[in-house]
Amino acid sequence: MRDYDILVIGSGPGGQKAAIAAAKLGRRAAVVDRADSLGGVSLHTGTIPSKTLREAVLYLTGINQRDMYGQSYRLKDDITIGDLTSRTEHVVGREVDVIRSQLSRNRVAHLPGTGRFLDEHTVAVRDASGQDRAVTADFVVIATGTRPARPASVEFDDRTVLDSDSVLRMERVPRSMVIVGAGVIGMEYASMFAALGSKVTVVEQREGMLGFCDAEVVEALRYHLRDLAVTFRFGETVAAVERHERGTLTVLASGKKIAADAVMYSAGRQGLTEGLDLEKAGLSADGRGRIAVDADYRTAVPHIYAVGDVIGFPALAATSMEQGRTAAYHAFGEPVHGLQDLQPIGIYTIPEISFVGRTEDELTDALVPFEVGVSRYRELARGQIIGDAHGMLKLLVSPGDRKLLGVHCFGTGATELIHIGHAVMGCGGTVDYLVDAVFNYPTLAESYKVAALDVTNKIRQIDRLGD
Ligand SMILES: Cc1cc2nc3c(=O)[nH]c(=O)nc-3n(C[C@H](O)[C@H](O)[C@H](O)COP(=O)(O)OP(=O)(O)OC[C@H]3O[C@@H](n4cnc5c(N)ncnc54)[C@H](O)[C@@H]3O)c2cc1C
Ligand SMILES: NC(=O)c1ccc[n+]([C@@H]2O[C@H](COP(=O)([O-])OP(=O)(O)OC[C@H]3O[C@@H](n4cnc5c(N)ncnc54)[C@H](O)[C@@H]3O)[C@@H](O)[C@H]2O)c1
Repeated sequence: MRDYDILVIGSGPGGQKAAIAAAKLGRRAAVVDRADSLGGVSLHTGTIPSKTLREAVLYLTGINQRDMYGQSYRLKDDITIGDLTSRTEHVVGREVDVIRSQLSRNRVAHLPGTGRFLDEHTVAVRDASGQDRAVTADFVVIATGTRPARPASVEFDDRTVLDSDSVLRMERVPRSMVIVGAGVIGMEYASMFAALGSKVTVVEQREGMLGFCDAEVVEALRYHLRDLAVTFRFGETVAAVERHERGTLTVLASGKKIAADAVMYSAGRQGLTEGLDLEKAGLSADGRGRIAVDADYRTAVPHIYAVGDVIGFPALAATSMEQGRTAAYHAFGEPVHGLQDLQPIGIYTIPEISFVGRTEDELTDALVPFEVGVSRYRELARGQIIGDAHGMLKLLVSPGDRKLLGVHCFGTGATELIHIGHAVMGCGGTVDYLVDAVFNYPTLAESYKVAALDVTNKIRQIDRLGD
């Protein structure tokens, strides 16, 4: 008999849920990770610290109150790194406790250390003192995640030339900052530093940012960030980053030079597979360290699964958790529905963005007719009360069967609000449900009713002309 029914390598969202799902099925489960990494990238350098930092920034800068109290409103004038990180440390500490307790009450063993394969059923766990212990299991789940990709040409000192890990250990709020890469990480940090008053320049090799989002929403975000003095350099690449005594100089391939206190790279991530000795289990990874899996998260070796960021897109904590649960259920023959096609996206820029379903551009390219209904927060009583004049919700509706094709939200609470549309879409509901439903008043959720009335008014008008 092997030591465990299932052994999970990595304790991020994917690994945790795989282990707990197996334990709930009565299986003997263990998770391997370094003691100081319990909770994964998500808890220590990714989702949780960045979202906590954002909350601290919103509170201390008072940026969301300025429409109400004037542009100079601030809760604290000289915001220090200590003001920001104390909140992060508090939340991370509490969350580590929660995870530890969830694992132990479900009788999931935590094996502290790093794992590597000895063969396809055996993993060597090396503890902090360098001691190896061989552990065997019927099933293995690889959930080792990613680390920030660092171009070899750039010398990172983690003080002035940073990535999204070391940015959390900065010594002071920079007066100016260059952000390389306008992906989700880059734009979330650009928003935070701009709100803190840093002069931010974003350099992105593509011609725009967040191309998978609604174009109108991205335009609105760009407008807001420009208002906070963010400069965008799209279609540009970084040729070199120089470190000088009094700051950094980012040299672009076009010849431009940008002086700043600090530079942060957020230009993609690399799968953490190099230390796993995958070949001993008959596996391999691609050039970006990612492992290929089938629809059930099985690798080329059927009893070894891989979940989370290490398998690539969509690389979210939200989806990693579901992949972990699904993989464990599949391993032990528990019926599982698989991940739904309808996945929400939440981007914690300032203001935040969230959507579910398709964009106007995608529908147009696919020749799918749609009508648009919009609600603006400034026309909602709740929008006026909280002082959010720019927020909006947009519904894309099929004029034929009146089903929702996409929901796009920008502004306060977008990442929460989206789940109303998500639920309606997931249950196959039509826009008429939103027209007929009574919403609490005054709420931002009322925006669904306003947008639903807007779109149904337009559809009626078209139908009447057609008649
Ligand atoms: C700055 C930032 C912000 C983000 N914000 C969001 C967000 O708002 N919402 C969202 O849904 N997602 C967000 N993400 C993405 C999210 O953090 C990841 O999708 C998620 O952490 C991936 O989970 P995972 O299960 O793959 O494991 P990870 O969280 O990547 O953790 C992997 C763990 O495996 C361990 N490990 C690696 N190798 C070994 C080994 N050989 N032996 C033992 N252990 C090993 C590591 O120590 C680590 O603890 C963000 C990411 C970043 C970087
Ligand atoms: N709210 C969220 O859900 C959330 C938040 C943060 C991160 N994440 C996830 O983390 C993952 C990684 O995010 P990311 O932003 O690092 O990666 P990314 O790959 O999404 O974006 C990197 C960006 O950098 C650009 N780039 C790459 N090299 C460049 C160069 N040399 N010069 C200029 N631009 C360059 C790319 O064109 C791209 O737009 C993503 O999968 C993301 O979904 C999710």
